[in-house]
Amino acid sequence: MAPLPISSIRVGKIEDVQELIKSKPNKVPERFIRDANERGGLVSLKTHLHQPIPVIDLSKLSKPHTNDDFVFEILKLSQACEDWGFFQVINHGLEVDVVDDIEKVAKEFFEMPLEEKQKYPMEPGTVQGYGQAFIFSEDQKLDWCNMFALGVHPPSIRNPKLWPSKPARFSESLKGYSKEISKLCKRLLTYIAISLGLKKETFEEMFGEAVQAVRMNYYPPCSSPDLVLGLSPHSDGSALTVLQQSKDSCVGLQILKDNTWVPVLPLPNALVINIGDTVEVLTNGKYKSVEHRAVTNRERERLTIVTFYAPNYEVEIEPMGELVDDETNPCKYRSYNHGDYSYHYISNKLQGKKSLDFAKILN
Ligand SMILES: COC(=O)C(/C=C/C1=C(C)CCCC1(C)C)=C/O[C@H]1C=C(C)C(=O)O1
Ligand SMILES: O=C(O)CCC(=O)C(=O)O
Ligand SMILES: [Fe+2]
Repeated sequence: MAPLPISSIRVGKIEDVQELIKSKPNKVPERFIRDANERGGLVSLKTHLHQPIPVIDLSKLSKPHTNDDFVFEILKLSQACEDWGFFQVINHGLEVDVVDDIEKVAKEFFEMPLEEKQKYPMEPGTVQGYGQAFIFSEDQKLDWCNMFALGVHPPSIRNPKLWPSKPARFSESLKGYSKEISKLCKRLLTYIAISLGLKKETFEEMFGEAVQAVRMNYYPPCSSPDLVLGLSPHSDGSALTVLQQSKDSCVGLQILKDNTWVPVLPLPNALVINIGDTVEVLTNGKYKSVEHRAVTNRERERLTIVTFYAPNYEVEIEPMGELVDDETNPCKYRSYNHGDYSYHYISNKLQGKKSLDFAKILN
């Protein structure tokens, strides 16, 4: 994936939100204030309470494929991917230490002085390092969030200058965590293949050496949460995304369902999984890459650790033959190279599901 021509991008001053609240705790600068149509929106706690986002118990999927628990959980997974594009997984098998440790080092990273974090700057037009990604103009609104993102796998996508020397355990912890998340993604993709009636190795064989990137999002409290967004609405360009919320995290993630923003209530020891654009294309739209965003809280900070898992940049993506039928379910997306899609994705601001227009076949 070629780098963007960054010299022409003027983004203006991007204030660091953690520093902002230290110096002026009650002030929200103009650049963070969203237009009325972008703010809050309809939030339906009622929808959530009556029909919460599905919870998949992975221990049931370790049982023999003929077991009723396995069959029922696969059906639940299939419904979740079709109707929500999101689900939470419990009993996922990740070691508690691995999960706790990444949260600890991520917290320590964001707590470091600004000068230390700025040793790893996210340059305009890039998505790795500390700062705000997807900002392309001086008048673009900013998210109430500090981010630190790194390409992790394959090692060729790493920028070693951006891997921090402090906290001392950061790199080791991130590598250990990413290995475990990679195993989880491979496992989830086998279940997703089974749920689609495909051979279980389908995605692993297709993806080759998968691309894996991590983004740590730190949302400080905001005195006017109704005026800002923690993270702009978007869908993920990945195949799968795994989101870990810090322990006793407040609600922050919202997903767009039937034109209503539905909050995702954090469950202890669960991970939130969402279908990315790549699986939407591969399944010809059967499994949905759903638009989501993050909101902030007046009193509480929030930290999330997000892994994007995607095919190798060399891989050609197109709807799988098994999910296309010329008569009843015509092909909705053209074929493209995933590296080209990644380039397209990071060259545009986050704007709902707009990135996928890249591949849509318009009638
Ligand atoms: C909101 O999305 C992202 O920040 C993001 C960025 C991912 C990346 C890095 C941090 C470094 C390596 C490149 C890569 C683009 C993967 C989302 O990732 C999605 C978007 C695409 C495309 C993808 O494959 O994952
Ligand atoms: O922090 C969250 O709740 C959402 C993060 C997210 O959607 C992302 O990083 O792509
Ligand atoms: Fe996301």
